[in-house]
Amino acid sequence: MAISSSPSWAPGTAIVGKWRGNRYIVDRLLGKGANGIVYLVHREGRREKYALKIGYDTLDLQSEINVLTSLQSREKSREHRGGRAKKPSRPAYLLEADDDQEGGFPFYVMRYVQGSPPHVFLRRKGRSWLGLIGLKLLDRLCTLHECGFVFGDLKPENIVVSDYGEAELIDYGGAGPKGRSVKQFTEWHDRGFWNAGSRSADEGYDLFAFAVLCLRLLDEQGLKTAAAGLPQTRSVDDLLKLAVRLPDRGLSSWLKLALKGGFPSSREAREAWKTRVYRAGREAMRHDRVATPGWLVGAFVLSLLVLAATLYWMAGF
Ligand SMILES: Nc1ncnc2c1ncn2[C@@H]1O[C@H](COP(=O)(O)OP(=O)(O)OP(=O)(O)O)[C@@H](O)[C@H]1O
Repeated sequence: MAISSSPSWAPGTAIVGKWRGNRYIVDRLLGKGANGIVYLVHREGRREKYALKIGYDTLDLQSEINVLTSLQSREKSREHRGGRAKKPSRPAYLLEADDDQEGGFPFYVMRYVQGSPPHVFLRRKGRSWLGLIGLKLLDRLCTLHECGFVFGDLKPENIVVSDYGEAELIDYGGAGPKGRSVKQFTEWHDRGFWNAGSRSADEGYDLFAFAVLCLRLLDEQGLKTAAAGLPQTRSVDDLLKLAVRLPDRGLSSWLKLALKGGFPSSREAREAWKTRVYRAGREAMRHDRVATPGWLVGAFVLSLLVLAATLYWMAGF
Protein backbone atom coordinates (compact mmCIF):
# COMPACT_ATOMS: atom_id res chain seq x y z
CA MET A 1 0.00 0.00 0.00
CA ALA A 2 1.44 3.41 -0.94
CA ILE A 3 0.37 6.28 1.22
CA SER A 4 0.00 9.52 -0.67
CA SER A 5 -0.55 11.74 2.34
CA SER A 6 0.53 10.69 5.79
CA PRO A 7 -0.97 12.10 8.95
CA SER A 8 0.57 14.97 10.82
CA TRP A 9 0.38 14.21 14.51
CA ALA A 10 0.45 16.99 17.12
CA PRO A 11 2.18 16.52 20.50
CA GLY A 12 -0.10 14.63 22.88
CA THR A 13 -1.75 12.56 20.12
CA ALA A 14 -2.14 8.87 20.98
CA ILE A 15 -1.15 6.42 18.25
CA VAL A 16 -2.75 3.05 18.88
CA GLY A 17 -1.56 -0.12 17.17
CA LYS A 18 -4.36 -1.91 15.34
CA TRP A 19 -3.00 -5.43 15.85
CA ARG A 20 -0.99 -5.28 19.05
CA GLY A 21 -2.97 -2.58 20.84
CA ASN A 22 -0.04 -0.60 22.27
CA ARG A 23 -0.52 3.14 22.74
CA TYR A 24 2.20 5.66 21.98
CA ILE A 25 1.97 9.34 22.85
CA VAL A 26 3.60 11.84 20.48
CA ASP A 27 6.11 14.17 22.17
CA ARG A 28 7.30 15.99 19.07
CA LEU A 29 8.28 15.66 15.43
CA LEU A 30 11.87 14.45 14.94
CA GLY A 31 12.11 14.77 11.19
CA LYS A 32 10.66 14.12 7.76
CA GLY A 33 12.37 12.34 4.89
CA ALA A 34 11.71 10.74 1.53
CA ASN A 35 10.44 7.51 3.11
CA GLY A 36 8.48 8.70 6.11
CA ILE A 37 7.94 10.89 9.13
CA VAL A 38 9.61 10.22 12.47
CA TYR A 39 8.17 11.24 15.84
CA LEU A 40 9.59 11.17 19.34
CA VAL A 41 7.09 9.15 21.41
CA HIS A 42 6.69 7.35 24.73
CA ARG A 43 4.55 4.36 25.65
CA GLU A 44 1.51 5.47 27.60
CA GLY A 45 2.27 5.25 31.32
CA ARG A 46 6.04 4.76 30.77
CA ARG A 47 8.97 7.12 30.60
CA GLU A 48 11.30 5.61 27.97
CA LYS A 49 11.44 7.55 24.73
CA TYR A 50 11.31 5.93 21.30
CA ALA A 51 11.37 7.06 17.70
CA LEU A 52 8.25 6.07 15.77
CA LYS A 53 8.44 6.08 11.99
CA ILE A 54 5.37 6.18 9.84
CA GLY A 55 6.08 5.23 6.24
CA TYR A 56 4.77 6.48 2.94
CA ASP A 57 5.16 3.06 1.38
CA THR A 58 4.49 -0.25 3.12
CA LEU A 59 7.11 -2.15 1.10
CA ASP A 60 9.87 0.38 1.83
CA LEU A 61 8.96 0.35 5.50
CA GLN A 62 8.92 -3.45 5.54
CA SER A 63 12.45 -3.63 4.17
CA GLU A 64 13.66 -1.30 6.97
CA ILE A 65 11.83 -3.49 9.48
CA ASN A 66 13.57 -6.59 8.08
CA VAL A 67 17.01 -5.03 8.59
CA LEU A 68 16.19 -3.89 12.12
CA THR A 69 14.75 -7.32 12.98
CA SER A 70 18.01 -8.99 11.90
CA LEU A 71 20.09 -6.54 13.92
CA GLN A 72 17.82 -7.04 16.90
CA SER A 73 18.01 -10.83 16.88
CA ARG A 74 21.78 -10.72 16.41
CA GLU A 75 22.15 -8.40 19.40
CA LYS A 76 19.89 -10.62 21.48
CA SER A 77 21.87 -13.75 20.74
CA ARG A 78 25.14 -11.90 21.40
CA GLU A 79 23.89 -10.73 24.80
CA HIS A 80 22.58 -14.18 25.53
CA ARG A 81 25.97 -15.70 24.74
CA GLY A 82 27.64 -13.05 26.89
CA GLY A 83 25.42 -14.02 29.84
CA ARG A 84 23.61 -10.69 29.82
CA ALA A 85 20.19 -12.09 29.00
CA LYS A 86 18.43 -10.19 31.76
CA LYS A 87 19.63 -6.67 31.14
CA PRO A 88 20.23 -5.53 27.56
CA SER A 89 23.13 -3.08 27.25
CA ARG A 90 21.29 -0.80 24.81
CA PRO A 91 17.66 -0.14 23.91
CA ALA A 92 16.22 -2.43 21.24
CA TYR A 93 16.81 -1.62 17.56
CA LEU A 94 13.17 -2.41 16.94
CA LEU A 95 10.43 -2.44 19.52
CA GLU A 96 7.50 -3.37 17.32
CA ALA A 97 5.74 -2.76 14.03
CA ASP A 98 2.02 -2.23 13.59
CA ASP A 99 -0.64 -0.24 11.71
CA ASP A 100 -2.24 2.84 13.12
CA GLN A 101 -5.75 1.95 14.36
CA GLU A 102 -7.29 5.11 13.05
CA GLY A 103 -5.94 5.58 9.52
CA GLY A 104 -4.34 2.18 8.95
CA PHE A 105 -0.93 3.77 8.34
CA PRO A 106 1.99 1.35 8.85
CA PHE A 107 4.54 2.35 11.48
CA TYR A 108 7.37 0.91 13.47
CA VAL A 109 8.93 1.87 16.78
CA MET A 110 12.71 1.93 17.18
CA ARG A 111 15.40 3.09 19.57
CA TYR A 112 15.57 6.86 19.96
CA VAL A 113 19.06 8.10 19.25
CA GLN A 114 19.84 11.40 20.91
CA GLY A 115 22.72 13.58 19.76
CA SER A 116 23.91 15.64 16.84
CA PRO A 117 25.15 14.96 13.30
CA PRO A 118 28.92 14.26 13.10
CA HIS A 119 29.92 17.61 11.54
CA VAL A 120 28.13 19.51 14.33
CA PHE A 121 29.72 17.28 16.98
CA LEU A 122 33.26 17.69 15.56
CA ARG A 123 32.86 21.45 15.29
CA ARG A 124 31.98 21.54 18.99
CA LYS A 125 34.48 19.00 20.35
CA GLY A 126 37.36 19.08 17.87
CA ARG A 127 38.58 16.91 15.00
CA SER A 128 40.57 14.60 17.24
CA TRP A 129 37.23 12.91 18.07
CA LEU A 130 37.00 11.52 14.53
CA GLY A 131 39.01 8.47 15.64
CA LEU A 132 36.38 7.46 18.20
CA ILE A 133 33.36 8.34 16.05
CA GLY A 134 34.84 6.40 13.14
CA LEU A 135 35.50 3.37 15.30
CA LYS A 136 31.89 3.31 16.54
CA LEU A 137 30.56 3.71 13.02
CA LEU A 138 32.74 0.90 11.72
CA ASP A 139 31.44 -1.25 14.58
CA ARG A 140 27.89 -0.59 13.40
CA LEU A 141 28.80 -1.34 9.79
CA CYS A 142 30.55 -4.59 10.75
CA THR A 143 27.44 -5.75 12.64
CA LEU A 144 25.21 -4.89 9.70
CA HIS A 145 27.54 -6.63 7.23
CA GLU A 146 27.70 -9.71 9.42
CA CYS A 147 23.88 -9.80 9.29
CA GLY A 148 24.13 -9.92 5.47
CA PHE A 149 23.18 -6.30 4.72
CA VAL A 150 24.91 -3.24 3.32
CA PHE A 151 23.91 0.22 4.59
CA GLY A 152 24.12 1.96 1.21
CA ASP A 153 23.33 5.58 1.94
CA LEU A 154 26.05 6.43 4.44
CA LYS A 155 26.19 10.21 4.91
CA PRO A 156 26.28 12.71 7.81
CA GLU A 157 22.48 13.08 7.82
CA ASN A 158 22.12 9.37 8.64
CA ILE A 159 24.44 9.44 11.64
CA VAL A 160 23.81 10.68 15.15
CA VAL A 161 26.63 11.17 17.66
CA SER A 162 25.89 11.27 21.40
CA ASP A 163 27.67 13.70 23.73
CA TYR A 164 30.13 10.93 24.61
CA GLY A 165 31.07 10.24 21.00
CA GLU A 166 28.89 7.13 20.54
CA ALA A 167 27.97 7.17 16.86
CA GLU A 168 24.78 5.44 15.70
CA LEU A 169 23.30 4.88 12.28
CA ILE A 170 19.75 6.03 11.73
CA ASP A 171 17.56 5.54 8.67
CA TYR A 172 18.02 2.03 7.34
CA GLY A 173 15.91 2.98 4.29
CA GLY A 174 18.91 2.55 1.98
CA ALA A 175 20.03 -0.77 3.50
CA GLY A 176 19.61 -3.95 1.49
CA PRO A 177 20.94 -7.50 1.15
CA LYS A 178 24.52 -7.99 -0.03
CA GLY A 179 24.89 -8.80 -3.71
CA ARG A 180 21.95 -6.70 -4.94
CA SER A 181 22.16 -3.17 -6.32
CA VAL A 182 22.37 -0.33 -3.85
CA LYS A 183 18.88 1.15 -3.88
CA GLN A 184 19.45 4.55 -2.31
CA PHE A 185 22.61 6.63 -2.41
CA THR A 186 23.85 10.20 -2.26
CA GLU A 187 26.13 11.53 -5.02
CA TRP A 188 29.28 12.49 -3.10
CA HIS A 189 29.32 9.26 -1.11
CA ASP A 190 28.52 6.99 -4.04
CA ARG A 191 31.29 4.83 -5.57
CA GLY A 192 29.58 5.04 -8.98
CA PHE A 193 29.59 8.86 -8.91
CA TRP A 194 33.41 8.80 -8.74
CA ASN A 195 33.74 6.07 -11.42
CA ALA A 196 35.44 4.06 -8.72
CA GLY A 197 33.41 0.86 -8.94
CA SER A 198 29.94 -0.59 -9.27
CA ARG A 199 26.80 0.14 -7.29
CA SER A 200 26.51 -3.44 -6.17
CA ALA A 201 25.93 -3.83 -2.44
CA ASP A 202 29.19 -5.11 -0.99
CA GLU A 203 31.14 -4.23 2.15
CA GLY A 204 33.58 -2.14 0.09
CA TYR A 205 30.69 0.11 -1.02
CA ASP A 206 30.02 1.17 2.59
CA LEU A 207 33.75 1.53 3.31
CA PHE A 208 34.10 3.81 0.27
CA ALA A 209 31.17 5.94 1.48
CA PHE A 210 32.71 6.00 4.95
CA ALA A 211 36.04 7.26 3.52
CA VAL A 212 34.25 10.03 1.62
CA LEU A 213 32.39 10.88 4.82
CA CYS A 214 35.75 11.38 6.59
CA LEU A 215 37.00 13.59 3.75
CA ARG A 216 33.78 15.57 3.89
CA LEU A 217 34.12 16.08 7.64
CA LEU A 218 37.74 17.20 7.36
CA ASP A 219 37.87 18.98 3.99
CA GLU A 220 34.38 19.74 2.72
CA GLN A 221 35.59 22.49 0.38
CA GLY A 222 38.13 20.17 -1.26
CA LEU A 223 35.44 17.54 -1.79
CA LYS A 224 33.05 20.10 -3.23
CA THR A 225 35.65 21.26 -5.75
CA ALA A 226 36.51 17.69 -6.74
CA ALA A 227 32.82 16.77 -7.14
CA ALA A 228 32.30 19.73 -9.49
CA GLY A 229 34.52 18.03 -12.13
CA LEU A 230 33.07 16.59 -15.34
CA PRO A 231 31.31 13.24 -14.80
CA GLN A 232 33.49 11.50 -17.45
CA THR A 233 36.78 12.71 -15.95
CA ARG A 234 35.82 12.36 -12.29
CA SER A 235 37.82 9.57 -10.69
CA VAL A 236 38.98 8.07 -7.44
CA ASP A 237 42.30 9.90 -7.96
CA ASP A 238 40.50 13.16 -7.11
CA LEU A 239 39.65 11.69 -3.72
CA LEU A 240 43.08 10.14 -3.22
CA LYS A 241 44.63 13.59 -3.67
CA LEU A 242 42.43 14.92 -0.86
CA ALA A 243 43.41 12.01 1.38
CA VAL A 244 47.14 12.61 0.75
CA ARG A 245 46.74 16.25 1.82
CA LEU A 246 45.59 15.31 5.33
CA PRO A 247 48.20 15.89 8.04
CA ASP A 248 47.38 12.63 9.89
CA ARG A 249 49.49 9.96 8.10
CA GLY A 250 47.64 7.01 9.65
CA LEU A 251 44.24 8.36 8.62
CA SER A 252 45.51 9.26 5.19
CA SER A 253 46.79 5.73 4.47
CA TRP A 254 43.59 4.13 5.84
CA LEU A 255 41.42 6.34 3.60
CA LYS A 256 43.52 5.60 0.52
CA LEU A 257 43.09 1.88 1.03
CA ALA A 258 39.32 2.18 1.59
CA LEU A 259 38.90 4.36 -1.51
CA LYS A 260 40.78 1.84 -3.62
CA GLY A 261 38.69 -1.03 -2.26
CA GLY A 262 41.75 -2.59 -0.64
CA PHE A 263 40.19 -3.93 2.56
CA PRO A 264 39.02 -7.56 2.23
CA SER A 265 36.25 -6.97 4.80
CA SER A 266 34.84 -4.30 7.06
CA ARG A 267 36.08 -6.26 10.09
CA GLU A 268 39.67 -5.90 8.83
CA ALA A 269 39.07 -2.25 8.00
CA ARG A 270 37.79 -1.73 11.53
CA GLU A 271 40.87 -3.35 13.08
CA ALA A 272 43.16 -1.22 10.91
CA TRP A 273 41.25 1.91 11.92
CA LYS A 274 41.59 0.98 15.58
CA THR A 275 45.38 0.74 15.43
CA ARG A 276 46.27 3.32 12.78
CA VAL A 277 43.72 6.04 13.51
CA TYR A 278 41.92 5.60 16.83
CA ARG A 279 44.86 4.62 19.06
CA ALA A 280 47.21 7.12 17.42
CA GLY A 281 44.59 9.86 17.88
CA ARG A 282 44.11 8.93 21.53
CA GLU A 283 47.83 9.32 22.14
CA ALA A 284 47.70 12.75 20.52
CA MET A 285 44.70 13.75 22.67
CA ARG A 286 46.48 12.59 25.81
CA HIS A 287 49.55 14.52 24.81
CA ASP A 288 47.45 17.65 24.15
CA ARG A 289 45.88 17.28 27.56
CA VAL A 290 49.14 16.92 29.52
CA ALA A 291 51.38 19.24 27.51
CA THR A 292 51.58 22.70 29.12
CA PRO A 293 51.04 25.45 26.55
CA GLY A 294 54.12 27.57 25.78
CA TRP A 295 52.50 30.85 26.81
CA LEU A 296 51.75 29.42 30.25
CA VAL A 297 55.37 28.39 30.74
CA GLY A 298 56.47 31.90 29.67
CA ALA A 299 54.02 33.57 32.05
CA PHE A 300 55.24 31.37 34.90
CA VAL A 301 58.92 32.24 34.25
CA LEU A 302 58.04 35.93 34.06
CA SER A 303 56.17 35.86 37.37
CA LEU A 304 59.18 34.14 39.01
CA LEU A 305 61.47 36.90 37.72
CA VAL A 306 59.09 39.61 39.03
CA LEU A 307 58.97 37.87 42.41
CA ALA A 308 62.77 37.60 42.57
CA ALA A 309 63.17 41.28 41.62
CA THR A 310 60.61 42.31 44.29
CA LEU A 311 62.40 40.28 47.00
CA TYR A 312 65.75 41.74 45.95
CA TRP A 313 64.34 45.25 46.05
CA MET A 314 62.75 44.69 49.50
CA ALA A 315 65.98 43.20 50.84
CA GLY A 316 67.74 46.46 49.90
CA PHE A 317 65.63 48.40 52.44
N1 LIG B 1 16.02 6.54 15.69
C1 LIG B 1 16.01 7.87 15.57
N2 LIG B 1 16.34 8.64 16.62
C2 LIG B 1 16.33 9.98 16.52
N3 LIG B 1 15.99 10.67 15.41
C3 LIG B 1 15.64 9.97 14.32
C4 LIG B 1 15.64 8.54 14.35
N4 LIG B 1 15.25 8.10 13.13
C5 LIG B 1 15.05 9.20 12.40
N5 LIG B 1 15.26 10.34 13.09
C6 LIG B 1 15.10 11.72 12.62
O1 LIG B 1 14.08 11.77 11.64
C7 LIG B 1 14.59 12.24 10.39
C8 LIG B 1 13.90 11.51 9.24
O2 LIG B 1 14.04 10.11 9.41
P1 LIG B 1 14.61 9.15 8.29
O3 LIG B 1 15.94 9.68 7.84
O4 LIG B 1 14.54 7.76 8.77
O5 LIG B 1 13.53 9.37 7.16
P2 LIG B 1 13.68 9.06 5.64
O6 LIG B 1 12.36 9.34 5.02
O7 LIG B 1 14.19 7.66 5.45
O8 LIG B 1 14.81 10.11 5.22
P3 LIG B 1 15.66 10.21 3.88
O9 LIG B 1 14.90 11.10 2.97
O10 LIG B 1 16.96 10.84 4.35
O11 LIG B 1 15.85 8.83 3.37
C9 LIG B 1 16.08 12.02 10.47
O12 LIG B 1 16.78 12.93 9.69
C10 LIG B 1 16.36 12.23 11.95
O13 LIG B 1 16.47 13.62 12.22
